[in-house]
Amino acid sequence: MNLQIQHIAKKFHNGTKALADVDFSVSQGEFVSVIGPSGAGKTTLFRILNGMMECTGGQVLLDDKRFDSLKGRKKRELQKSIATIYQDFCLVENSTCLKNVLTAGLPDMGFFQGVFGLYGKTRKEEALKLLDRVGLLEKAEEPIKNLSGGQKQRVAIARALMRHPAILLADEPVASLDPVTGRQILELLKSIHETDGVTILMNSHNLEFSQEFSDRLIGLKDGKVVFDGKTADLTDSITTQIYNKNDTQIENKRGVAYE
Ligand SMILES: Nc1ncnc2c1ncn2[C@@H]1O[C@H](COP(=O)(O)OP(=O)(O)OP(=O)(O)O)[C@@H](O)[C@H]1O
Repeated sequence: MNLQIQHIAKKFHNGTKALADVDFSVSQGEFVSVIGPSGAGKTTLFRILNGMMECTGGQVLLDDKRFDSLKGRKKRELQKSIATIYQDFCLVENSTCLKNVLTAGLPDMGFFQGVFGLYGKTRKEEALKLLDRVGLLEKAEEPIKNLSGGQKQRVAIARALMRHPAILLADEPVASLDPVTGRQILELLKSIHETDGVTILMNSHNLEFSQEFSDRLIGLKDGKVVFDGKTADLTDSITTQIYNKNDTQIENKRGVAYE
C-alpha cells in the first residue's frame, strides 16, 4: 500500500501552525523515520495519518484513495490498513495480555460480541500466536500492570499485528524504555518489517536509532520537510540544520534523545 502525503497543513484553533505543506510519499515495505526537534510537528503528522486528527490543508492518499476526508464506515475500512504503537503503549492495565491483543478485533465485531468479549476461537488462536511471536506466550493471562515497559510494548506490537496492517506507525516507540530494551523493541520491529513486508513509519527523538534502523529519514522542522533522503545521506551539517544545534552539541548528544 502506497501512502501519499500531499501538501498537508495543520493549523490549531489557537493559531499554531504545526504543519505547513508537508509533502512526501512512502512506498510499501519502506522503513522511514521522521526526525526533528521538539515541536517540529511529528506527533501532529502521525495523528493525521492514523485518522485521530484532521488536517486543515492538503490530503492523505492510501493507494490513490483519499483517506483524510473519509467518514464513518469507509474511513474505518481504510483505517484497518494502518496500525499505531505509542510511547505510552495505550493498553488496558487491568486486562490480560491476551485480552489486550484481542481488542484489535473489536471494530470488526458485532455490538454484543464486543460488549461480552466473545472473540471466538480463531481470533484467540491468532492472538496467542502473535503473543508467541513477540516472546510473551507465557504471559498471555497476566495483567498488563504486571509487565515491564518492554513487555508492554511487545503486547502493543502483537495487538497492532492482529489488524494485519500494511502500514505500522510507531510514534516514539522506545521513548519510555531504557536503551537496551529500546534496541530490542526496534530489532523486533525490523524483523517484522523484513518478514511481513510491513511499511514502518517511525517518529523518534533518538537519532542514532533512527539512523540504524531506517532506510530513509524525513527531517521535519517548524512543520516543514527540510530533509528527505537515504539514511546514509544525512550529514552532520544537515543534522545541524534540522536540530539547529552546533556540531559540538550534536557530537555530545549522539545516542542521547534529542530535545
Ligand atoms: N492540540 C494542540 N493545540 C494547539 N497547539 C498544538 C496542539 N498539539 C500540538 N500543538 C503545537 O503544534 C506544534 C507541533 O507539535 P507536535 O506535538 O506535533 O511536535 P513534535 O515534533 O511531535 O514534538 P515532540 O517531539 O516534543 O513530541 C507545537 O508547537 C505544539 O505546541
